[in-house]
Amino acid sequence: MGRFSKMHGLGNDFVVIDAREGGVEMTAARAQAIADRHAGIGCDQLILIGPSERADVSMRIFNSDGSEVEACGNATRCVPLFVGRDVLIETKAGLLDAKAVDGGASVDMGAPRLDWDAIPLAYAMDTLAMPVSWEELPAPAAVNVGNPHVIFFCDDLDAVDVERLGPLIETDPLFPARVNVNFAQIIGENHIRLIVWERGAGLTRACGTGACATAVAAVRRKLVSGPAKVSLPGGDLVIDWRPGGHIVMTGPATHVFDGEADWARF
Ligand SMILES: N[C@@H](CCC[C@H](N)C(=O)O)C(=O)O
Repeated sequence: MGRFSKMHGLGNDFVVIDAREGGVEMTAARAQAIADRHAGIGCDQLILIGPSERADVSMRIFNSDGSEVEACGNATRCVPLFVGRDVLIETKAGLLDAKAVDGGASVDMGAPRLDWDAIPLAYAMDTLAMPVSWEELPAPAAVNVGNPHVIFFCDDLDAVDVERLGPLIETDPLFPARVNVNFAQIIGENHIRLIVWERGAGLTRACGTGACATAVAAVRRKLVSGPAKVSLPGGDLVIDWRPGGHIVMTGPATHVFDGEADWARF
């Protein structure tokens, strides 16, 4: 039997497994089975906390479709709560410094990557005003914050058919690694409303890296000027980024319950 914790960041939910002293061997099929909301435990992402030679712990991230990915902002905020202290975390996206704050955590998410081949895109183009679009959507921006994001700044988010356009754009050949699709609207001074269709997980209540990527694109387009409040269906994050600097993400992290499972059954 193996122990796990159910946690979430703004309703983006995780099964977190402590693999610091060995434990479960994770495969795409096993991650998908555990994440299944009907036949498994259920989560948007499966998180494996392991040992690290470069940091306090390592973190591996699996989407609910079983794909292993580089970054997850909401899960990163859960790690100090899971480990019981501030931590330096080794991820595929680099080393992330996560500090507990009242009710959550503040994380240095590193510097965004903005070159077309770092997103990655299939061919060279300006990532701030991409000369492409889908149906009625405006020309998007692209930002890599460890994982790939495309961001559409819309006049009226309620008029966007997120569940139809999200998967269409996620799997467009323009994005060779697929992409997380962010639909944003500026709703006040330094205030962004955001809905995210996540690569490999679909519509979630919040996406931390999506909030980071969207705030970066908004600063680059001069739509915000300073720390931005990003309001997602599950709640709010504060994202602070200045050109040339690191992204700092601050927001809640919640521990829901602990459980035990026989990983061999998955
Ligand atoms: N929910 C996450 C992002 C998880 C990974 C993403 N779906 C991807 O495939 O890159 C977050 O809070 O950032």
